[in-house]
Amino acid sequence: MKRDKSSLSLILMDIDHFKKVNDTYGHPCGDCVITQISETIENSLRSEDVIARWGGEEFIILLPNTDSTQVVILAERLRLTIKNQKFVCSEADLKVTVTLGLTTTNQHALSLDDLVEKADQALYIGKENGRDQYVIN
Ligand SMILES: Nc1nc2c(ncn2[C@@H]2O[C@H](COP(=O)(O)OP(=O)(O)OP(=O)(O)O)[C@@H](O)[C@H]2O)c(=O)[nH]1
Repeated sequence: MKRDKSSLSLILMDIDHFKKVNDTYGHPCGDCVITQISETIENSLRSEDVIARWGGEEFIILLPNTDSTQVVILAERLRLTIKNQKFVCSEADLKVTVTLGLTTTNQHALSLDDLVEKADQALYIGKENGRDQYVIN
């Protein structure tokens, strides 16, 4: 995909109902899911993209040179890949979904704090609207 050099996008991704995974299968199983999701994200993105754990079961993904059209394509691809993934852990094989909050700035007009706040608002709306979706703000 050709990248738009003037844009920067950010995704906050949160695993849905993750407390239930821990409560049902135990914390080590939750850790196993988090590790596999990290690998899925890394395999889905480019080397210039920055991925980090954000809080407990959230991930932050910073996408340089990525506009709103492109971030939506990436987010939907991530959502579907994770939704279709079977997480094989020693306690059980399980499925999870994720909700993603997206935001984009042109010419780096917004600070990182502003971008995180906007993505967090989008994530909150996605959770309120039933999870397993992306929302762009
Ligand atoms: N196994 C494991 N669990 C974690 C880690 N960090 C946070 N958690 C758990 O993640 C869960 C987050 O729960 P909540 O914030 O209630 O959210 P949720 O159950 O995912 O529900 P929604 O986000 O509303 O869909 C808690 O049970 C935390 O203990 C971690 O590193 N490993």
